[in-house]
Amino acid sequence: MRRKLAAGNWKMNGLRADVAQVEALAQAFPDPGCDILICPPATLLAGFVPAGQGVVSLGGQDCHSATHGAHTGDVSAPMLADAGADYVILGHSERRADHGESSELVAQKVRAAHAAGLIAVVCVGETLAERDAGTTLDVVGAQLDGSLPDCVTAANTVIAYEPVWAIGTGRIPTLDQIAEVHDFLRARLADGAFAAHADGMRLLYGGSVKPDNAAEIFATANVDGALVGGASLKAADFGKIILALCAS
Ligand SMILES: O=C(CO)COP(=O)(O)O
Repeated sequence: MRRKLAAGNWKMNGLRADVAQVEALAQAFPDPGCDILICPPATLLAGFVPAGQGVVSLGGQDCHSATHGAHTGDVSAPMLADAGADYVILGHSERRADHGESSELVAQKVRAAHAAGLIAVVCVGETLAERDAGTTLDVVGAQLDGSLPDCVTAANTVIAYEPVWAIGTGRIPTLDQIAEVHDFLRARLADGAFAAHADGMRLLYGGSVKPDNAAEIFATANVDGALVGGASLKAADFGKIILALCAS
């Protein structure tokens, strides 16, 4: 049985005062039936950990593949762990696009995350041009294969399917399209080097998940939770998504 995960990616949003959102979530869900994760900017991690009260886990949004060294502006996986993070998002499409991250680099980062004891949330997803060209499964399959090093297990890795064209746009794939990709990802895992972990690996959907569409997305086969951007910034909205997930 896969434990469901509601993950919030705050991206480059949030200040210390927003700890109130984490406190509100922890108070609203003292004994949640699913895992709750907030990934704020790295500057906020250490301050948010106590507010999570052990029920809201914290995660980073990226890490370097090295443990330390001359990499100005970067944050390492051991640093995230030291700040109290349990997870780190890797290979988000905004990193792949804005920072030119290849799947090969993402795989190195996943390895670094695992070495630091972090759970990696590895993102894959096609652009609109790729979907229109009919290459969605080729694209996400190649990203999946290339982004997972051999240390991946169901316990230390979560996969997030995030169609680039659904992120921040209010546009979501049909439920059939979500199911097609999630079924494909699980089958791809089952076929390859991670066969022993395919059944236990959590697959999240991300891209314009909101309180009013969460329930139907969570009812879709092979969807084990969500990676939520904009709607995770306010506890009131994210709480409704968590409720929908716990009820699914
Ligand atoms: O990119 C996302 C989460 O990582 C999704 O963002 P939105 O929920 O704002 O579309």
